[in-house]
Amino acid sequence: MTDVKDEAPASSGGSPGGSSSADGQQAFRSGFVALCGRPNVGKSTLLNALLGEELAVATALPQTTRERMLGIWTSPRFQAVLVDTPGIHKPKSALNKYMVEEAVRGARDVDVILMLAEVPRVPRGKDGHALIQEWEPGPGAKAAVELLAPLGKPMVLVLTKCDLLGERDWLLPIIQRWQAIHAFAGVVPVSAVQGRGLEALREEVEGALPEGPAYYADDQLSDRSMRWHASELIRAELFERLGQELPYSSAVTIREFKELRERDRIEATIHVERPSQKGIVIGAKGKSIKAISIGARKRIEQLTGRRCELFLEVRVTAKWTKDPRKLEDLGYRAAEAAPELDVQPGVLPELQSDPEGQGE
Ligand SMILES: Nc1nc2c(ncn2[C@@H]2O[C@H](COP(=O)(O)OP(=O)(O)OP(=O)(O)O)[C@@H](O)[C@H]2O)c(=O)[nH]1
Repeated sequence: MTDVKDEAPASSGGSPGGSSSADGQQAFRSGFVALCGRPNVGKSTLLNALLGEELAVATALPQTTRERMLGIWTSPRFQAVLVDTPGIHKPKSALNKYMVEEAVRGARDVDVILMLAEVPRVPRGKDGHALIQEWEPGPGAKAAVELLAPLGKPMVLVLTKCDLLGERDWLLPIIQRWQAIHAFAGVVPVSAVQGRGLEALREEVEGALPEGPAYYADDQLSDRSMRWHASELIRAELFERLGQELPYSSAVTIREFKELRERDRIEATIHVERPSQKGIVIGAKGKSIKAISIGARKRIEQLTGRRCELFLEVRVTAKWTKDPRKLEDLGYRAAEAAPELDVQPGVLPELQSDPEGQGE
């Protein structure tokens, strides 16, 4: 079985800030940090905010993160290898089972788990009065905590989207309700879109990491190739433009990625499940595919800092989300071939049935 630490290269042999404390300076720290939680709680947006780049696909649709990715966050005092995981939900298809297994695999060998949960929409009484005392974490969020707790890692609760919180003094009762279901090692309220709470989170993460040298070079931002990021950015554009129409039945593969002297040349295929979906992606007179291509190209250029030529084709790959062999063909390791979940029996079936991830 491989885990995130096995996949990391051996130490780069030093740290940007120096790992020695012999001179009285604080020792360098390094380690692995999993970002876990229900679909759509803001894991990818937070990872991008911490790293200052669009590395993880973040969209308004739940379950856009399909595979684990390592984001490498290096500061003069520490290196935190961030493991972005798919949202934890009750899986129905082979793809969804694969995604939940990816989430748990991503968290099993880290130094600290950041358990992300959105600030709640607090119910109001007939007179419009907020019923904050009656709120408690939903069954789906509780199940996610129950799934992760047996891994025995310190868990920090990160309350996301705090810009959407009605009143600041609701925070305390919200935190108390969460602490009642699990003894979190810390609680940090953040707003990734406003950049709030990130410094407090940085301190929490740094404090949780053991002393040790960096795993990756200090200018490396992710463990994935540009080829992989390119396919993710095309998928992000596709989801953002057409998400409501074909959210879970599209995938992107790269047929060719050539780094030429002046520019990158990328040929990619968008896979859908049905001919009708192919029509949606292409759009009337090719308008939709053209807009997707322009948007995706801009995202890729933003990340690489180089010019890019992007050629997209659309192909019908019937029932790919349901067939483990086809998943593998499209780059998602088949669920059957993946290691078994190391969680207590019976936990998964108790997860809330939440179609494709909405709500708690
Ligand atoms: N208002 C507000 N919205 C946010 C914040 N962070 C994320 N969002 C929005 O929440 C939605 C989901 O964000 P993602 O980062 O894709 O969430 P995720 O947990 O990675 O989602 P999955 O990969 O689908 O599990 C997007 O529409 C984001 O723009 C925040 O701090 N404030």
